[in-house]
Amino acid sequence: RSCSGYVSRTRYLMRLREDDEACREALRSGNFLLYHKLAPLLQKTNSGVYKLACLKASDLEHILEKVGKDKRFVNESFLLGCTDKSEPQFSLEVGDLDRSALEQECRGMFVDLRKAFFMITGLESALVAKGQALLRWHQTNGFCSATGQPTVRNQSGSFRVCHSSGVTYYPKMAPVVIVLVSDGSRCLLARQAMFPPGMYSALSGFCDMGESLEEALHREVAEEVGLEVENLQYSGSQHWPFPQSSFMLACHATVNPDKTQVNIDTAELEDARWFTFEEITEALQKPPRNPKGEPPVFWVPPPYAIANQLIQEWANQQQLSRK
Ligand SMILES: NC(=O)C1=CN([C@@H]2O[C@H](COP(=O)(O)OP(=O)(O)OC[C@H]3O[C@@H](n4cnc5c(N)ncnc54)[C@H](O)[C@@H]3O)[C@@H](O)[C@H]2O)C=CC1
Ligand SMILES: [Mg+2]
Repeated sequence: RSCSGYVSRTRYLMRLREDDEACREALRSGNFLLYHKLAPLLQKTNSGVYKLACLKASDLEHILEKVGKDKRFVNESFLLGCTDKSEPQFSLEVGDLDRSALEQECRGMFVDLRKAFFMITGLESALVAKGQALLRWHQTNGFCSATGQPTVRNQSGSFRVCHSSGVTYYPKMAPVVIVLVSDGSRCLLARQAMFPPGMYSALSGFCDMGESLEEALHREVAEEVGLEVENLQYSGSQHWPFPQSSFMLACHATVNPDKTQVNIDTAELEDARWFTFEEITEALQKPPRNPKGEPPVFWVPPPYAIANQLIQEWANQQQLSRK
């Protein structure tokens, strides 16, 4: 991406976040992601695959008119970002409108976000997750926690303010550490009882108040599997919309190969075990799937989850060291 293009888009978005009038103006040239009770709208393309629906302002107004809603309803959208061509992108919750009438007008369908993730591309999944997260935050922060009075949003939705207490609330994420532990030749994966059958993932946990990334990571591994890790290596981060907004901080870590005996916290985990390079490569080659009703063979989270990135990186590293 060209640097100046990126900087000018960033400055443009900054202005839209801060200037209510400019943001209202931008709604007119915006692209809109629709959600019905937080389920995003997908549309089937000519080639038969689903994509995230991005409606133009004029199309959205037309659709609202068809289902009997005033076009000023568009002002309830929240600013998400902008495309490479500086078209602003917004999310809008249409849960009060008739679902099937909307689906018909938009020639699409509202799909639960977890299911939608299996149907769309990686780039779209980050945007659709952000859109849902922002809607959810606004839906659950309508009142000031100090005074109980209603909070009022700015036009872009980058904050809400209580005029009675003067407190400004900003959208929140909860920091979560996720770590792939290796003993040099195997890696440790675990599953919670609520995971889909057969899926194992890297160890994860919410950061406690006041903790560093490193402290949270050491603590979570000790709590969940009774091991002491070393050689922490940062891999990357990701916003994760489930169950609410988590900010996933992903790392690699190692344990001493003589101290690999796991001692599972059964309240948290159903199982945790060491997987060989061969088992991992096989699991990575399986296509990402929505495994409802399928038999519980071992599989790993799909590419849109940062757990998959960690596992992939570990496998690549192993491959190199085996040559
Ligand atoms: N994107 C990815 O690749 C992955 C994402 N995750 C996400 O990481 C998150 C945390 O993982 P867990 O191992 O379940 O966490 P965890 O090991 O901290 O256990 C969850 C428990 O922590 C407590 N808790 C503390 N602070 C909390 C907060 N702010 N919100 C909710 N619960 C809180 C609750 O009692 C909850 O039952 C989950 O939301 C999960 O969806 C987990 C694995 C992979
Ligand atoms: Mg955990």
